[in-house]
Amino acid sequence: HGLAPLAQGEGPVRYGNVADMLSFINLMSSTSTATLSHLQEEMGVLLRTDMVIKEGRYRIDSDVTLFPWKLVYRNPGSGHIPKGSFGKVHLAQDATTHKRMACKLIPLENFKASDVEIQARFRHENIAELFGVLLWGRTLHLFMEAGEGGSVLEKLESCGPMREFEIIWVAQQVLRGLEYLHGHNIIHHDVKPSNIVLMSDKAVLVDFGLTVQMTGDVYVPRDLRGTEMYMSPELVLCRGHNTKTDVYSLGTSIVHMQTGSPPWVRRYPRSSYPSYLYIIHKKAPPLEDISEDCSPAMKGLLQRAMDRVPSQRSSATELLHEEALHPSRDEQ
Ligand SMILES: Nc1nnc(-c2c[nH]c3ncc(-c4c[nH]c5ccccc45)cc23)o1
Repeated sequence: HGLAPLAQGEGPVRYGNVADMLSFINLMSSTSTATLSHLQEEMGVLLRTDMVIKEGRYRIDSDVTLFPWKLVYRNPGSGHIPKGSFGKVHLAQDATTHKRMACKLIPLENFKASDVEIQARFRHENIAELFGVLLWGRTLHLFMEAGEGGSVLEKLESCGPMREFEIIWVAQQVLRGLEYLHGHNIIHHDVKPSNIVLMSDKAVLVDFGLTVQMTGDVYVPRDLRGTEMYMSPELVLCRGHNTKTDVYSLGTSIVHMQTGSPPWVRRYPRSSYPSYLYIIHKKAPPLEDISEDCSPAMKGLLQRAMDRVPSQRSSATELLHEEALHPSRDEQ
């Protein structure tokens, strides 16, 4: 079935580099599910030796254990499994090294190589690192860096609006990740609180299922990508957009972090507005949803991050130099 190369050498699961992982990923997305479902054993490529392969195997429940994510804030019983754009995310732990990871399960029929290609090829401390890809049966398992502090959305739902110094800390990290992606003409397309996850020392962007790398300086979408509330007016118009759309989505995410609600929903209740696309098109930016206690510096940052005109909107690099993100000691 053309799978021979993977069966050679040290077995169907092996250590490799990003190029090996990418060729495995392309093999997966170009081989029929029928062919692959006859495979008896798991197969794949791991990038790190703290995921311990034994006799060419990396078995669920003996070499690695998956847990429904134990929530940081909610009672463990809720068993809440964060859902990505294309799959469920579990907590995973290597049985030998006890290394803890996130593991996203993607059914093979939903899998496209582009889901992980960008995350594999472009690495940055504020982007969830990809540790390995394994096929078990008909499900692809993506092992990644885990944000054990949960997502910013989960923190907001459990602890309410964030204070400005917490928002500054998250915004700086996300903007560094966006500056890196945008520097490679990559649009994330789904920047929002549930796609920002927290570790003890940093915040990282997750879920690259909607990510694209632009070939020119504008990307004309075939379909609407992202989550409505955080969408920029130019994205909604579907006449072409660029990396600035992510900057706008970060702006709306900051509004959500400071008020506890996404923009628009308090003024236009979801019960009466099944879709916000028209509101965004007519009324963006949602400056009235900025919190009353927002500092003047942060308010200025939000105005420049959510400028209606993409060419006038600040870039991630420009926002990183905003005064709001460098409060003097006494302001804190
Ligand atoms: N869609 C997606 N694609 N990749 C990821 C991902 C990579 N590392 C992670 N670490 C934590 C979480 C996570 C999200 N919401 C949560 C709520 C509670 C606890 C943890 C989380 C998600 C990830 O997520």
